Amino acid sequence: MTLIDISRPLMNGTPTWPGDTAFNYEVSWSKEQNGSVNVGKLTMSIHTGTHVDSPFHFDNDGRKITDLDLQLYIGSARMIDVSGRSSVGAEDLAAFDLDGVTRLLLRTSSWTNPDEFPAQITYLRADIAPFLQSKGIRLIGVDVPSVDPLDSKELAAHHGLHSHDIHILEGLALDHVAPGDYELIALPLPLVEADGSPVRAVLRPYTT
Ligand SMILES: N[C@@H](CC(=O)c1ccccc1NC=O)C(=O)O
Ligand SMILES: [Zn+2]
Ligand SMILES: [Zn+2]
Repeated sequence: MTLIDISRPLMNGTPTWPGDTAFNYEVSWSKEQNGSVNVGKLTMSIHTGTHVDSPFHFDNDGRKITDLDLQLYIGSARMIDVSGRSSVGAEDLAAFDLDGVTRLLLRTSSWTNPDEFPAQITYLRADIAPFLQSKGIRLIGVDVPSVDPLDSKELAAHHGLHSHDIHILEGLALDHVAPGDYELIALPLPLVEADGSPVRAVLRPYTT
């Protein structure tokens, strides 16, 4: 059984949002100290690497991560290449066949150096949300840290997607994947009260 890992590695030095909590993993209680086991300690922002947002991230009254339907994060997904654009809206997607698609992954290839937080990314325009909803899409995944421009404070794409009942998966690694149909598995952790969760995202090719 082949699995394609589309998660970004989490390690000390992993890029994070400017001003946000740095990622840190360390053995805080070692085998030498306790005579038995190494015990790790993790500090990170939830919006590091490959992660899902819950609506509470951008709406104080929004649902938390454990309120979301897990079914959204597992099942058929289509990956399409939309690279070479500064933004992606309904017009850019019109040429693609999206019939029957529930989960759509967009490869923008705009996060060019994975070792650094990007200065600029391909973002989603607000008109994408009603368009995706009209196609029956419930989850959108991107290969960048945000669906909005990095300097956006109003977060039009986040709010628009949320109000059209479309869930957000960010920070995927898609450069090594061929566009097409796969089974996506990207389950959030049961972080009660949280504004999102890191995920291990994988694609399973359909074998015929
Ligand atoms: N909306 C982005 C995160 C984001 O905007 C952000 C994450 C951490 C620290 C600051 C952030 N935005 C600040 O304006 C995301 O969903 O990952
Ligand atoms: Zn996020
Ligand atoms: Zn987000």
